[in-house]
Amino acid sequence: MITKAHGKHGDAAIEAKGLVKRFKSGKGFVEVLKGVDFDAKHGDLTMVMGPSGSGKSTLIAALSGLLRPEEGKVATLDVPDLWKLSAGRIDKFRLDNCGFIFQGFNLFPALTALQQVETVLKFQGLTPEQAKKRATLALEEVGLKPRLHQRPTSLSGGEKQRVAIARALAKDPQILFADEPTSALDGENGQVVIRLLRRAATEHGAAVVCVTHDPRLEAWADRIIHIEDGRIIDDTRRTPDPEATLASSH
Ligand SMILES: Nc1ncnc2c1ncn2[C@@H]1O[C@H](COP(=O)(O)OP(=O)(O)OP(=O)(O)O)[C@@H](O)[C@H]1O
Repeated sequence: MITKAHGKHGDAAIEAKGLVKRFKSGKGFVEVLKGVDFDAKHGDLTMVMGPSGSGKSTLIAALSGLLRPEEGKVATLDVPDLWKLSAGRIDKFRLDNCGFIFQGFNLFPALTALQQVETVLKFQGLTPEQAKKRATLALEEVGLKPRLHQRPTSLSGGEKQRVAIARALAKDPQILFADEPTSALDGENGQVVIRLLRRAATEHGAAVVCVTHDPRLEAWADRIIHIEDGRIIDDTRRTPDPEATLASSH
């Protein structure tokens, strides 16, 4: 295994307290996170919803070690305070434990689907043979067996997003962060993507944290957190419907 054993379903994977993030604005500052407490559990698909500019992406960045908050603390997996680690240790934590899926796919234009996934695994310390085997399996799991040797220019938007998901899932991350993963996709491809995120939580025990504008995705969630103007205003637990369809779940 390249990753540690996953936490049990229901165990906390992230517990953040009092997160404050400010950005410079003119001569002053704008406070984008205003003392946010947040937690996410293994096995849960947690949706973070809210209007544009409410602080959703900033929250993900603060939780994942990408953007240092001015105040607050992030306890995650076996790390009591992520932001107390050195920059190198934070990067290593992310590499070992976190997967990321963003709207823009972030694929390397020159690499085939297989190479996109292999590269990350080799970077993590797998031998080329191990990386190839695991990357092939991950791409097969997202239905891309016939596309292993295609480059991004010859893949559709839905296929590109599936490569990005295979790349994130191949290392079996304990925490999976997704930021608007379906917004560039049509209903059918969006459904494939949300079902894969659901499976990462249910079958792999990952804590999946998904930022979205799309209320139709709520059907797959265990928990929905609403954020407005840098504050959590609602946190609701629900029973997901893994068989939901995007077209009929309005
Ligand atoms: N690097 C930065 N410098 C200055 N302001 C920033 C920076 N990053 C974000 N902001 C501001 O912080 C606020 C929150 O941004 P954030 O991207 O977290 O919102 P969001 O809820 O994810 O929005 P969207 O749904 O539109 O992606 C916005 O007003 C944004 O302009």
